This record gives sequence, structure tokens and C-alpha cells, in this order.
Amino acid sequence: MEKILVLGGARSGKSVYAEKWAHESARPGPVTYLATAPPRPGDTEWAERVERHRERRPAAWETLETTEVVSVLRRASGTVIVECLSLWLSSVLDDAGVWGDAGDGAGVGPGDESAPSTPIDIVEAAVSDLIDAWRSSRAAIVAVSNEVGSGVVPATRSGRLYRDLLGNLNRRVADVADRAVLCVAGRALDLPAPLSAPGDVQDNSCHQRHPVQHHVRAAELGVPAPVDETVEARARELIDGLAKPVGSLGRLEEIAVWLAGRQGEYPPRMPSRAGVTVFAGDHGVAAEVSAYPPAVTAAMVRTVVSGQAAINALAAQHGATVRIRDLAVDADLPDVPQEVGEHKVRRGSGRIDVEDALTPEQVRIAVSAGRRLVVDEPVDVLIAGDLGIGNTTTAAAIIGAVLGLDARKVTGRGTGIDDATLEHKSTVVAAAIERARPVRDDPLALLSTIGGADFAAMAGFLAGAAEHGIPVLLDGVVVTAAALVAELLTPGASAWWLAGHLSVEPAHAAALDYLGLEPIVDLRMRLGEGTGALAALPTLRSAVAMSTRMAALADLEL
Ligand SMILES: O=C(O)c1ccc[n+]([C@@H]2O[C@H](COP(=O)([O-])O)[C@@H](O)[C@H]2O)c1
Ligand SMILES: Cc1cc2nc[nH]c2cc1C
Repeated sequence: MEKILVLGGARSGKSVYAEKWAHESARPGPVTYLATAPPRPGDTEWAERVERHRERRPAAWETLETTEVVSVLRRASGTVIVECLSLWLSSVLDDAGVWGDAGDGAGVGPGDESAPSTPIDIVEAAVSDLIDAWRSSRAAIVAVSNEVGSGVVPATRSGRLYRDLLGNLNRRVADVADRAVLCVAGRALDLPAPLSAPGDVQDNSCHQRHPVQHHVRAAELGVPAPVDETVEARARELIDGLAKPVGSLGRLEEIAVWLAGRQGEYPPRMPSRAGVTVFAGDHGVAAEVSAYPPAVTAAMVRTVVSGQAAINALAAQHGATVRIRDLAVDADLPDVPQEVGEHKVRRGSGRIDVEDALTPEQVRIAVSAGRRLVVDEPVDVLIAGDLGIGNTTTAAAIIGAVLGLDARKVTGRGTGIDDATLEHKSTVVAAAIERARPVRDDPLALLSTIGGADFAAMAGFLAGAAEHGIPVLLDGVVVTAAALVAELLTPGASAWWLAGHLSVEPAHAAALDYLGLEPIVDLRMRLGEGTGALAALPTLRSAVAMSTRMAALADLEL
């Protein structure tokens, strides 16, 4: 479900925008209007203002006058309008007793180490709860908040404190929202993606952006985190000085240097925490181009959930976590945990040889879901895996379109199709490449024309990992097709990716070559799910062990 934040000053039109969004977007389920203003007995001007707001709302909407935003978001379905976060924050500050010392950290409860100890800690805990509830809520949410702080610095300490806390709250909500909108003078402006990693916004800083390509809206462009080239150079020097002939550990040495540059330290830290996210989706063309029926996708989602798929087996062996997200499986899956479907965009993507896979809006939602999945769990290495009958057709089409290659060169046997099906698959890929020709270097239009919600989310995920500076191990042909799109979305993102393995699919080698990536292992695998990437994880760990445990050449006793 889409979740948006609407910011604006007084009388900017933000409330009207939020109500219109709730009214027009025709989502199933009830609409709940959550009024967070505390009662103001005796204030007739305020009462009239509340009444005017009430009259504007359709009678079918349920109004709740409460500051318990977190519990409402946790249990709500349908659509929730939060009016507004700034008043909610005021009540949190009041309840936390912030004003007593204007938040400079006086204790509120001696002796209990697990409890928040200062008013600011209490506020922080409440905001974290809100973010958590926002993320996990099944409802579509539109939250209104005041944009303050553009004027003069408040004269009072409490004024400055409120301004700063509200600014932080708005930023944190924007980080987990699908969209943030700024209203000014009755007009609404879609705000672009964050310029730096969420939680890392620095006031007064001036961010250098990549040149904006004319065909991509700035809102969708990200910037990869910088790589520390000084650390890389030092790592190279120190590795050359270890007790071995220079260069004799080959690729292990290169990987150690690569990791050091990404982590900003030598020796690099052991990538102990690896997180696999499997992106599942069905594809309109699947029934004609695969060796297996489309129903396998839903069945395999359940298998991954039950911990019995190939990726679970490898993850258990290598100490990695696995989660799966259904972006576009063509089935309802009531028997899997709710979070599996938290980013579901639709049931099956359109058949790409004759129609668009997704609407532009669905692309945007799926890309932003992928970006958000990056920051959900703290890991040292991220892996994207794929699952979806027919997805090698989409992958071949994307790779063929971006690289300008003929369908025959990029079409492979996927799950193991026979010659006749390969011939037909090749004509489907050719038609898709042809349809995509006008948009081949426009990542969002490409995803809409011949992608799919799973591909869009994977592209957002891979771009987001680079934006947050988290190393990635790429899997096979499907993930690498999404990586090509991610590189268009966030130019330079590939600096944060290693190619885990080489898939048997012919388009994979071409795409890796284009990205300048060399696969770590070649085990003739063609499964997807993230298995090829995970097969390379022990090599990364070997590279770190080499860096941390070896003696220096200079210490040899000759
Ligand atoms: O990632 C790869 O390189 C790869 C190569 C061949 C097949 N697959 C997996 O097999 C399914 C797609 O194959 P197909 O023949 O149905 O297009 C899908 O579930 C993928 O995860 C994946
Ligand atoms: C059984 C099966 C498992 C898979 N896992 C990823 N793609 C798959 C395709 C099939 C057919």
C-alpha cells in the first residue's frame, strides 16, 4: 500500500491535498481520518476551524480524535489520513515532559536501565515506534505535517527544540514514505529522492550530484556513496607486503582491496552478516516460454517461506538470512506471513511482447519499495535473488534492449526449454526489444514497457544499496538485468557490486561485461533465488581472512 508524507506551511493546501489523495485514489476498505489535535476548551476560533475541516470530509469517513497514531496505524486497513504529525509530536513532547528543561536530558526514572532515561530518549522511542508502525502498517497512509524552520531561528530555546525535532521527524518519515510532497500556495511539488543516506542529512551541506540525464526525473535519480580510494591504495600496498609472492592470491587480493575501499578501512571487516532478499513476480508471457508452469512461482514462494528452497539450504550453510517479497505473483497468498506481500504491486506483470508490463505509477511504487528494503536490516553484504516463471524472457529483453543486442544473442533456455520453445521465446524477446527501442536508456520507461514489478523493485534495491554504501553480490541473469536498469537510475552504482557468479544464460556474460564486472565463480548454475551470489560469499570471507591473518613478507626470517 502506498504511504505518502505531505508537508507544507500554514494554509499551503497540504490538508486539501491529503484529503483529495484519499478521496480519489479509490483503494479498497474504510477511510479513517485521524485527528491528532488535543481539545482546546474555550477556544472558539479553533473549534470553527475544526468544524470547517470536518464539513469538507465525506460522511463515510470515520473520524478518530486521538494522539494514539501508532496503535491506529498498526491495526488499520484501508486508508488512513493522519492530520497531523506536527500536533502528534507536540503531544509526545508534552507527555515526555520535554519543556521542563527544554530537552537537555534530565532523568525521568532512576534505576531502570532498560527504560528511556531522558525526555529526549522518550521522544526518540516514540518516533521510532511511529516509523515502525508506518513501515509495517497494511493501510495506505497519507500523513500531513508542517514544514517549519524556513524562517528566522526561533528566539526561544523551546521553539528551536520543537523546530529541530519536527524537522527530524519529517525527514525520518520521508525516508520510509513512498513519496514526499511539498505544498506551497495551494500547489504540490513531488520531492526528489534523498541526496544522502537516510539518517545522514547534514544541514548547510552542499551535495554534488551526478549530471541529470534529460529523460529521468530528478526525483528518481540517486547518487552512489563514495568509495574510499585512499584506503584502496593502502590496502593494495599492504597486501603486496604479505608473506606470499606479489599478486599470487589473484582475485582474493582484488576482492580484499575492493571491500576495504567500500568499508573505508584496511583490513576489511569480515562480512559476517549477509542478507538475501528474494524478489518474486509472475510475467504475462510465462506460459509460452518456460519449461515449467507459472503456478510454480507461488508454490516456490511457499517453499522459500518454509525454509526448504535451495537458497535456504545455502543460506543455512553460510550463515545468511533469507526473506522473500511478493511483488507481482499471480496468486493471493493468504498462507504466507503478511510481510511477504507488504510490497505487492499487482498480480502478474503485463505480457511484454504486446503490452506494457506496468503503469508508470506501479514502476515508481516498486522501485521505491526496493530502495526501502535496503535499510530494513543491518547487514555487511546484500544479495538480491529472483523467483518467477518466465523471468529470463524479461531479463533477456532488458539486456538486449539496453545493450542493443539481437534477440537470438540474448535468449537462453532458462529453466531448460526445448528447441521449439527457444525459437518462440526468441520471437517474444525480439518483439519486446522492439517495443522498448524508443525508451532503451530511460530506466523508468524501460521498466514500464518491458520490465515487471519484481525487476523494478530489484533495480530500486540495487541502486539503494549503492546509495547507502552497502556492498552487493549480484546473482544471475535476472538480477543482472535489473542491475543494468539500476545503473541507469543511479549512475556509478556498479562500484558497489561484485558479480557473484556466471549464469549459463547467454545474456548474463554480455550484461556483466557491459557493467565491467567479472564473476567470482562459474559453477554452471542457472537457478536464481540468489544461489549463485551466495556461492561466492565464502570467497569474500577468504579474502578478509587473508588480509587479517597473514604475516608480512618483511617478517620472514631468511
Ligand atoms: O538467474 C538466472 O541466471 C536464472 C537462469 C535460469 C532460470 N532462473 C530461474 O528460473 C525461472 C525462470 O526461468 P524461465 O525458463 O521460466 O524463464 C525463475 O524462477 C528464475 O529464478 C534463473
Ligand atoms: C522448481 C523451481 C524452483 C525455482 N527457483 C527459482 N526458479 C525456479 C524454477 C523452478 C521450476
